[in-house]
Amino acid sequence: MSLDDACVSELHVELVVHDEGIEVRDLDSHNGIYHAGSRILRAVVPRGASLHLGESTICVDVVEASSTAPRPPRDSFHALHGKSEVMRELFSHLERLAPTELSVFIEGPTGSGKELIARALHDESPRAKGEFVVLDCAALPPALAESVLFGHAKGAFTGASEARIGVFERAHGGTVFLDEIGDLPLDLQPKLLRVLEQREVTRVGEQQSRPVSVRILSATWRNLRRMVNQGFFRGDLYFRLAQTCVVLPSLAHRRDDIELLVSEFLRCLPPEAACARAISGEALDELRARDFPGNVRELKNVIERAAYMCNGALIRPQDLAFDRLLARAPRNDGAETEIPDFKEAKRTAVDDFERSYLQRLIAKTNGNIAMAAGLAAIERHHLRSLLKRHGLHNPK
Ligand SMILES: Nc1ncnc2c1ncn2[C@@H]1O[C@H](COP(=O)(O)OP(=O)(O)OP(=O)(O)O)[C@@H](O)[C@H]1O
Repeated sequence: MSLDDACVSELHVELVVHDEGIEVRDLDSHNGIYHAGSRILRAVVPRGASLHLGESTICVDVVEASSTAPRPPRDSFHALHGKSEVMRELFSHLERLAPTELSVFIEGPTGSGKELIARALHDESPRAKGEFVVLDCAALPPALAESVLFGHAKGAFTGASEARIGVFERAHGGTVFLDEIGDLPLDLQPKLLRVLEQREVTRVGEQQSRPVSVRILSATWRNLRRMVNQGFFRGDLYFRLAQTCVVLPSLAHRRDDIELLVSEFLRCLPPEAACARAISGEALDELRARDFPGNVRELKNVIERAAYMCNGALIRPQDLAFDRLLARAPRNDGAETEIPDFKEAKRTAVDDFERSYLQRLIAKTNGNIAMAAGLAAIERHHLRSLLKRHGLHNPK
């Protein structure tokens, strides 16, 4: 606290709170401290006491620590928004978790915000100045997986013309987010466990290990506990990764978030873009009735598409049906039909085709990606990214 009083020294008094009252210490001030008519150098005064310093009088008291008062619920945590009870609880949980070093395992269906949580935990942690490195374990090329994780020495294998660091060394001082951890090959699991326990990595082709300081966050849409029971995932690694768990429900289980999410998505559209900035109550009702298998990602796509494609500044229910426009029977009642922009209409038709093809493919193969990729004659990683784009990569 500073006083605008020429008779008060630069560092005049020190106050320390005790159970019995407030201890007042004179810091060798020029004009001294007076209480109840007497000069004091060091004394304990009761709460609410008046002190005279120079020409000023101050009242010293203790404000109860605000941490004891319940905090108002928050509707956001970094880029995450939500006002449903479950999300508000999650946000205050994340607030407590962020500054710790605990490994956090994030469970939730596709598009529900797992990566956003990981990024927010990193940004709110003391490691925020370090790197946030994302590793998609489902996209690891089998032959190079170990080198991607731990790095390799020059000449460690054919094609290793240069030494390379892996994700752990890259994230030294920061955070590694292991996405789709359920897809980590079994043979790599003990090696990962060793890194997490010993906090050091050994590059492929080297003997000596290097210390690394990283916080580990991981996520999957799979049921990892079931995978542990079935022997597809090591129990010891699971417990090391899941020092604490965060569970994200699907959007269908937190419909109270939809309105807030929609207004956030509209608010974040580029300011110079000519598009809708608001949504009608009826359109919102229609959204609240939908299932959204692709969760928040799907809602975001729907809103962005409707905002750009609708005529006017307000999204109405008919604008949400745009993706079904081409599939409708042609109207013959003479009413004027709107002709969408050719490129956009073509993209929508391709989207519709892809989605229905993938749905049939996944139903036919019972969600088996390898079999589905074989049947469709496309690469597995391509199929995975198509499924992800359509919010279908969690078919069970
Ligand atoms: N609570 C939220 N608030 C705002 N945007 C969100 C929220 N949850 C998700 N999103 C948005 O939805 C999209 C998908 O989020 P994210 O990538 O974090 O999901 P995910 O669960 O990691 O998906 P996947 O399992 O498919 O990798 C992103 O565009 C993200 O910004």
